[in-house]
Amino acid sequence: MPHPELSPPQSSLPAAASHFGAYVLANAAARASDLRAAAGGRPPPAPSADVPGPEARPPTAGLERILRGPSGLGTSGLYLARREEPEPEPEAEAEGIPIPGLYHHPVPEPDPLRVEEVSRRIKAWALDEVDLYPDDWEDQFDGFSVGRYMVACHPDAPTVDHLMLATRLMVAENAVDDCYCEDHGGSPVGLGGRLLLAHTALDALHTTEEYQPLWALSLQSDAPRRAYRSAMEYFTREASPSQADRLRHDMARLHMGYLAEGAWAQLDHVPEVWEYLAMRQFNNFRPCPTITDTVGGYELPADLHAQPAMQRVIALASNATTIVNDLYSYTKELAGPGRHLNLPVVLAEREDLSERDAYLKAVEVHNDLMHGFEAEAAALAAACPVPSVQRFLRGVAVWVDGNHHWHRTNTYRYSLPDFW
Ligand SMILES: CC(C)=CCC/C(C)=C(\C)COP(=O)(O)OP(=O)(O)O
Ligand SMILES: [Mg+2]
Repeated sequence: MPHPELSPPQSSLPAAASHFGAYVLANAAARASDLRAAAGGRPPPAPSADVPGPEARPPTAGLERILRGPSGLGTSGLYLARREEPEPEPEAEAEGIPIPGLYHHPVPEPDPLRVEEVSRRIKAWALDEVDLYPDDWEDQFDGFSVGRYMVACHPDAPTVDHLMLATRLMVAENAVDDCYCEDHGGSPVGLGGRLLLAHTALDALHTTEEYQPLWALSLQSDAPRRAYRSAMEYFTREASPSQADRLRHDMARLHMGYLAEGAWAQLDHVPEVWEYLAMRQFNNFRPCPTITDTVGGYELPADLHAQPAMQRVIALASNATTIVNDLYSYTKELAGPGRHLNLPVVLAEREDLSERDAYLKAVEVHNDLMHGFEAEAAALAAACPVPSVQRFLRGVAVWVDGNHHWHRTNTYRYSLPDFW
């Protein structure tokens, strides 16, 4: 509902913001001030502070700090305006080399104390709370290095508890992909039914007394569902209703992408390049960067998240992160059974290119997506001087950089082709 005292197109925001839904922005500001008034003028309660990182500050530290954004190691990639400056490759002991010619922003090694604590807690969750994997998958679980991944992607998380929200979801999402779709027993056959039932672990069934308990029991019946249910339960305790619904929507998008990929695999069909890119926009990392505000302990209001300019930024960023996966996982997927679609494979087939030329063209596609993301994000940041928008845009940008860092350094999982 629009705020009753406001009607478009009035706005108290600077004129530059007027083309970015000034009415919506003013409404969001009014609602935030209503909420503060309802809370007796007090700021929202601080999240529990366990193992705070160097950049963690209480949320009362003020608007100026929020606009300034996080500081310290690993946060320079958050600043859209500074992203043209060359940054040194980290000297740390990180393994792996970047793909030659890939446009990216190096980040330093993530905080080792946080990595250790997240890694310890996620393993305990996987083993003790959701019984995620049999003993002989332990090496693969450890080799995935999800703690390092999530600490790199969320340097502004105020506590390890916040990091755990993202880490559980990341593990659960990969469990569904591996066990339902890919190499841990997955198959396109019957995938739709499995995915829909797993989706109810995120988006609950509301039905009659007779059938409700059967559904509740089903959520315990396999590792992917146990993981989704538990990860979502933790998430909804911290997230606002609209942040939780944003995640449900993004997960529905993801599942639709899995279905298209599965259908094409079943038919041994190679889509056109643009069709592949459309599928990969859904079978995509998007649900990970879009929780950056929940993990950061603040909220991008739903109306601002829904703005077309923000949606475009999110899609471009998420598409770049996903093509990064196509490039780093290329040799792994080539070595697997059957044909695994990724952008170089589709380019080679559809544009009649050599494997090398197709790979190099995929690097260009990635770079164009990255430049598009950065240009659109910078324009939006300039047009919309709202603290939560600015911080969210920085959060997405650093997720992009952390994701690249994890792919580059995860030599347990990925290796580069010999094209240079
Ligand atoms: C974490 C999350 C939302 C994952 C969604 C889909 C997914 C697993 C990817 C985008 C990664 O792609 P892919 O399935 O190709 O993964 P690997 O190459 O096997 O690492
Ligand atoms: Mg891949």
